[in-house]
Amino acid sequence: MTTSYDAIIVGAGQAGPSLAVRLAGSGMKVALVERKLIGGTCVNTGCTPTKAMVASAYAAHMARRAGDYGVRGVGEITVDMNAVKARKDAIVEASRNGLVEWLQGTENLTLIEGHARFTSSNELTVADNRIAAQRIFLNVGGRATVPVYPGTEEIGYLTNSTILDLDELPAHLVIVGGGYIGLEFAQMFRRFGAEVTVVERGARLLPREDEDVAQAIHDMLVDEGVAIRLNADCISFERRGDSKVVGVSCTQGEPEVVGSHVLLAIGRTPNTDDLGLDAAGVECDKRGYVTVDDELRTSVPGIWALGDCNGKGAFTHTAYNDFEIAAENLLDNAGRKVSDRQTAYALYTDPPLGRVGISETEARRAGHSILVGKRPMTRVSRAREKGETVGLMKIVSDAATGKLLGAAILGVGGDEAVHAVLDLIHVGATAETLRRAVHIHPTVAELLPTLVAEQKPA
Ligand SMILES: Cc1cc2nc3c(=O)[nH]c(=O)nc-3n(C[C@H](O)[C@H](O)[C@H](O)COP(=O)(O)OP(=O)(O)OC[C@H]3O[C@@H](n4cnc5c(N)ncnc54)[C@H](O)[C@@H]3O)c2cc1C
Ligand SMILES: NC(=O)c1ccc[n+]([C@@H]2O[C@H](COP(=O)([O-])OP(=O)(O)OC[C@H]3O[C@@H](n4cnc5c(N)ncnc54)[C@H](O)[C@@H]3O)[C@@H](O)[C@H]2O)c1
Repeated sequence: MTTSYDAIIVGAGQAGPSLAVRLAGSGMKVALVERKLIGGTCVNTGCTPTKAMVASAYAAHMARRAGDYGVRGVGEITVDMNAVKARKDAIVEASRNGLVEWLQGTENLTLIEGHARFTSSNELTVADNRIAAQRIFLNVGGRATVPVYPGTEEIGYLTNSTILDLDELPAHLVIVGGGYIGLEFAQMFRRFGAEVTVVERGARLLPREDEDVAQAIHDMLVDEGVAIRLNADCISFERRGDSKVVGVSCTQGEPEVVGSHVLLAIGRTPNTDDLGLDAAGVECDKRGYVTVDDELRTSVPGIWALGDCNGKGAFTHTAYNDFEIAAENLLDNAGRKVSDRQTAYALYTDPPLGRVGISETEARRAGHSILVGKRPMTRVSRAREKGETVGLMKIVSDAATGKLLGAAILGVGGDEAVHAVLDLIHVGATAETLRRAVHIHPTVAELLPTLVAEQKPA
């Protein structure tokens, strides 16, 4: 027997739950299918646990630096991984439970546990149940990419999910991949007390960032004792006694990196390979991302794809924005589009990197003649007062139109301060508008008007 709904949502990640509640609130009979944990990656194995652990690592770091602030009596700092894990687990559990309660308390909404698979363009199976709807929303997210290199399965690798279960400190954590996931874990585990080596195939970290920004992050990690191997393409794994060996193809340095644990952080794979998309006729690109238009409609009328699985964003805020676009266009005929979204994200190292709009390199590549304002955090009084002067801040604007194009704030509070520029870019404002704003002293954001006043052709 098939149960019919007005709408089915597959995946309770960062778009699904809000969409389910909104549609149910409009009077639709809604099914939300989740095969694992409500809240998806962000709540269970992504943002929430990692930022909780980043906070523990920050506390350890600042405790070690207590003397710099005149605080005495702090002995040797060690980190109790059991306690770090317990704190992180409690935060994750509270978030997930809050979500579950919200969903369970929503009228017209049925939560279905299990893996959903299409049998046709309007029908899915979940275990032995058949469910059907004229509107189906995919919010299936992604998972850590696991390579097929020799030895991968033998070494007992970690991913962003399984590393969260560790309740003991790795002696030497080798991280394959120097992207967002790799770098957040690298600094965090170094601060917990582990030896850490990052193996990155690229010539530098974070190729999407400007070279000065990526270099500053590189230097900051090296200063804290993280070893970074660049131009080192991981090609194999081997278990040797208690050690794990990462074989690298490189022209400089050792062809092997030996550690006690290996974390794979080489990117994400969308969860679209086991969804029966062929049976529905839904098209994907060659990397498995569901193809969608500017309003998140797939190639099949009545099926939408939201969040990481559509390849248009890779963040919680972009997944949530996808919910708004889909819901408001369907219910309010709002005409919202993905292309109206500004690029914005943060890398949660300490200090964090807050990024909005386009980088200096991207602006130049796009043919803009640009003005750039830049200063090291050593020249930001709030950073000096806090004793946290690592990093730099930079604003890029278009010399011809005066419009703000982008900003990077690698510095204390950079993830928050960058929103001042994000909101102005969102409304198409000029650097002059920002220059005339009066910001609060002493803050990091206070320097943003000064930065644009100091902009020079670059
Ligand atoms: C370590 C890490 C740290 C991160 N930190 C940040 C951060 O600080 N800030 C940020 O913005 N982003 C961060 N991200 C990215 C963020 O987690 C994702 O962009 C976000 O979770 C995407 O949400 P989503 O709804 O698209 O998918 P997901 O959150 O992945 O949810 C998809 C859900 O669908 C379910 N599902 C999949 N297939 C099926 C099926 N066939 N049937 C039923 N259910 C199914 C899955 O079980 C999952 O629960 C991080 C990611 C990682 C891995
Ligand atoms: N702060 C945040 O918002 C945050 C934090 C973590 C993750 N995320 C999301 O998760 C996504 C995935 O993150 P990620 O770090 O896994 O992927 P990524 O694509 O950002 O980085 C992967 C890195 O691995 C390297 N690499 C790939 N294969 C390799 C090999 N064989 N040997 C050595 N290096 C190799 C790549 O050159 C690249 O630098 C990000 O795009 C981001 O959207 C966001």
